[in-house]
Amino acid sequence: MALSGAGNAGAPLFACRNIHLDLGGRQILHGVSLDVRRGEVLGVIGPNGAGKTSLFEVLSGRIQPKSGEVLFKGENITRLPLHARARLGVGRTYQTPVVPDELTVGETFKAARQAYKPYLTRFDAEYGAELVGLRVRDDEPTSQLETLNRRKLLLACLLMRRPPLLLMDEPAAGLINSEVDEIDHLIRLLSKEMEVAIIIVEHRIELLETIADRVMVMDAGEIISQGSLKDILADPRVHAAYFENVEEGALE
Ligand SMILES: Nc1ncnc2c1ncn2[C@@H]1O[C@H](COP(=O)(O)OP(=O)(O)OP(=O)(O)O)[C@@H](O)[C@H]1O
Repeated sequence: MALSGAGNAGAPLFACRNIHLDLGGRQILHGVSLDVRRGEVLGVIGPNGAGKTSLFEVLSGRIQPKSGEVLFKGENITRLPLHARARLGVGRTYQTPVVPDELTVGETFKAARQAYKPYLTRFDAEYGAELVGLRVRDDEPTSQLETLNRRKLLLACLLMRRPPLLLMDEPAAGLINSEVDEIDHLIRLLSKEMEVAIIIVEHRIELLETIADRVMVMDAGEIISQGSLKDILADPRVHAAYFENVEEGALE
């Protein structure tokens, strides 16, 4: 485990350039560019419908953009599908933690270990479970797990392959405050001690305050502001976007 707090010097690990996306005949993303370095946490916020999830679909390879490039370690991976990007080390988590309901925890780990080659060992699964603090029996049906443990199980399955990049879509959705603290702690551990690069969509400003090195604000398919959380909260364009779209006070 590399112990380095300043892990984000140097070239970006992951980037996208000038992404345009159309869905259902509508322009959804207009020229979005971003980058993230090892050990860096980039927060993404924006009102409902801003295009955050659509951007994640493009970054993870579930959807092909109309134009623009996605780069990983300097290689153009724009045409690689989701599973090929996963093999390269692009990990993605979803807003809703959907676990395989018909499997037990142990069976889920086994399926994840053998999802693609090289197959991983039980030790890798134990490493993932230990990292996220998952403490449930192997024979427990995943359908019985609470939201936090579902999230931990899915994260453990991802992390056992030691991905250098995580795309996290609202990892604290559906959790109570003490549980959010656990996720917050885990994100800091992954980024600051293990140098994982993380792009995170998160509505909770208080969570971003503790974990994000930079924040990017989207509105109507574009980036309207980026910088430190303090800077973007002081940006009139950000206030305008929120107050036009959600009830007053949401940003506070
Ligand atoms: N398959 C689709 N076909 C047409 N329009 C779509 C499709 N998927 C998303 N959209 C539209 O794209 C826009 C961006 O949606 P997206 O879900 O990416 O926003 P978001 O910022 O993630 O919103 P939220 O915070 O509510 O999850 C919305 O106007 C949405 O209606």
